[in-house]
Amino acid sequence: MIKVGIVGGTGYTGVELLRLLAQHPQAEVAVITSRSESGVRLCDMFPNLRGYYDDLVFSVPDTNVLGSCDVVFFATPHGVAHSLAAELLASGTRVIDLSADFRIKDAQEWAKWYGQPHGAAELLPEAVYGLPEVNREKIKEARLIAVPGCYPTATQLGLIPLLENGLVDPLRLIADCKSGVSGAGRGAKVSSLFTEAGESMMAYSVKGHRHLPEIAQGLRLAAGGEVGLTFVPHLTPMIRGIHATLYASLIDSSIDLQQLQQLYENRYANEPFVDVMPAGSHPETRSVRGANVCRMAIHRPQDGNLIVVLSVIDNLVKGASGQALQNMNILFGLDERLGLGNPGLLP
Ligand SMILES: NC(=O)C1=CN([C@@H]2O[C@H](COP(=O)(O)OP(=O)(O)OC[C@H]3O[C@@H](n4cnc5c(N)ncnc54)[C@H](OP(=O)(O)O)[C@@H]3O)[C@@H](O)[C@H]2O)C=CC1
Ligand SMILES: CC(=O)N[C@@H](CCC(=O)OP(=O)(O)O)C(=O)O
Repeated sequence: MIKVGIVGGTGYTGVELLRLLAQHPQAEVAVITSRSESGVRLCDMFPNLRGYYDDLVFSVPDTNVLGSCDVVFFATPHGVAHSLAAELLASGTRVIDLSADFRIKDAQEWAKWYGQPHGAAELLPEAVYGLPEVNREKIKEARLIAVPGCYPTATQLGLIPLLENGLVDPLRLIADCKSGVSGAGRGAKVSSLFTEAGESMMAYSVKGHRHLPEIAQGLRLAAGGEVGLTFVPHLTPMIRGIHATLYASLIDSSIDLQQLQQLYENRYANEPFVDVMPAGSHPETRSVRGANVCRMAIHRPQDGNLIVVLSVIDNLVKGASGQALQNMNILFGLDERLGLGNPGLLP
C-alpha cells in the first residue's frame, strides 16, 4: 500500500483527491492536514466520505509526520509547497503539488505573475511538469511533480498536436476559456457568491492571467520555438468544468478536416484520458463531470485556414486532483487508470 499524505484537505481539490483515493486499491490516506479544522474528523466535515475514512482526523501540517508518507500531495494555495517540499524530499517522500509553485521553470517569471518571490528556486530544475501526455517518462523518475493548472491542461492538450507537427502559425493562437466557479477554490469570496456568479458570466484577467506563462511555456516546447497566445478566461454559472475554445491558423490551408482528425486520433491513440470525438462534435462539460478525461473535437468552420478545437475537462479532476492521482500511479509504476475509472455524470 502507498502511504499518502494530503496538505490542504478541506479545500475543493483536497476533498476531490480524497473522493478519488477512496476507490484506489493500492493507496491508503494516512495524514490529512488543515490548520483551521485540526482535531475534526474528516467524515464529520464531509459526510460523502463516511464509511471510507472513519478514523481520519485533520491535523496541522507537520513535516515530521508527513515525512513518514511515501507521497504527499499539496492541495494548498501558492507558496505553501515552496516552504515544505525540500524537507519532505530530504526524508525520501515524493511530492505532488497541485498548486502553481513549481510549474513555471523561470523563478523570476513566477514571481512576476504570482506577486511574491519564488520560495524554492533551487528545486525548479528537478521539478517535472505533470502532464502525462507529454512527460510520462520523466514522471516515472520524478521526486517532485508540478500538476498543471486547469486552463493549461485543457488548452495544451487541445493545441499540442497542431504545434508538434508545425501545422499552424504558432504566433497567432487564441484560447477562449470558460470555467466553473469551483475553480476559484472554497474560500469565501464575493465574486463566488451565488448572487454574483449564479446567473451571470464575465471575462476576467484579459490583460494577463497567471496561467498565460504556464500555457506558453508548454506550447513553446511543443512548437520548438516562440508562440503568441491570446488567453481570455471567463467565469460561468456552473460549479465544475472548463470549456476551451481554441483557434489556430493553418499554414497550409489544403489540409482537410479528415487529415486533422487522423492526426489527433493518432496523437492520443494510447492516452487513456484523452477522448478525441468525431470531427465536428460539440463536447459538453457535463460529459466529463467527475471524470479524469479531456474530451475534444476539431472543427473547420469555414473555407480558409482557421481551425477550432473544442476541449473540455472537469477543473477538479483532469484539471487538478485526477491528474495528480494519474501522476501518482505513473510514479509508482501502477496501472495509470487505478482509482480513475469513472465516466462523466450525465445529466
Ligand atoms: N479549484 C480548482 O479547480 C483548481 C485548483 N488548483 C490549485 O490547487 C490548490 C488548492 O486549490 P483549492 O482546493 O481550490 O483551494 P481551497 O482554497 O479550496 O483550499 C485550500 C486548502 O489549503 C489549506 N491551506 C491554506 N493555507 C495554508 C497554509 N498556509 N498552509 C497549509 N495549508 C493551507 C486550507 O486549509 P486550512 O486553511 O484549514 O489549513 C485548505 O484545505 C491551489 O493552489 C489552486 O490554485 C489547481 C487546479 C484547479
Ligand atoms: C475560476 C477561477 O478563479 N479560476 C482560477 C484558476 C483555477 C486554479 O485554481 O488555477 P491553478 O490550477 O493555477 O491553481 C483563476 O482564474 O485563478
